[in-house]
Amino acid sequence: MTARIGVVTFPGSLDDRDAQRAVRLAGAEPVALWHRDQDLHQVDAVVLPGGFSYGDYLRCGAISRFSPVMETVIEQARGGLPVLGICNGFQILCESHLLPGALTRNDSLHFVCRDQRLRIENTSSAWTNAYRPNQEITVPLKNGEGGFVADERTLDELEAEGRVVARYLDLNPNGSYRDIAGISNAAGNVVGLMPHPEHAVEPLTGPSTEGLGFFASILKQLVNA
Ligand SMILES: NC(=O)CC[C@H](N)C(=O)O
Repeated sequence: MTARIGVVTFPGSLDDRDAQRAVRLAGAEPVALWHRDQDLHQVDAVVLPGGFSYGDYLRCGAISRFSPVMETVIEQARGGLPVLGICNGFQILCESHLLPGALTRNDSLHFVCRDQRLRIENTSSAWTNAYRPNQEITVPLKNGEGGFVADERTLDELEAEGRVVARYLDLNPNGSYRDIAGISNAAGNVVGLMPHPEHAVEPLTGPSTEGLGFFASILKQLVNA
């Protein structure tokens, strides 16, 4: 049976269509989920896409966290539902307390848009198991509030438990503590990532097809479950 992966659209979401496309290219069926709908339509996993949900008012992700769809996502993620938050989705996951820490204004105080090299450091999460350990990939990055911050104890805990999923290489684009580009929860079903793997899935548009691994991983995970 084809895996069904929900992609949530909030008012102001930008990358929902690209996320759906990446899901399809990986071999799963994308299911469009709407922010006002509490029903997840029995999807096997959920992607919270990038963008400017609710216009980034208050703080990025601060309002989306209270949307009806997130009530169900939060409850089911605590029960093991795989959830990937990309950029604005990562911000929503931190605001929801499904992931620790927060995403703050880039240290440059400018919006940053570039192709970014990363190292995938945790290949046991639901969303990264198709990568080789320490595989280096290049995917686009574009954000204004991408600086990952947390207290020292939380950072040490994330490192000790192998929950730093991806780290920036070459250049830290936003001042993230310890060059952190993505993290997972303790169970490994919830992953937040600041760069955009869904924009690196086809040779025609580049910069690589190395983002596809996140979507291939969840398929692998669901098939083996
Ligand atoms: N690409 C994105 O999802 C951007 C997220 C958010 N609006 C920011 O600027 O940080």
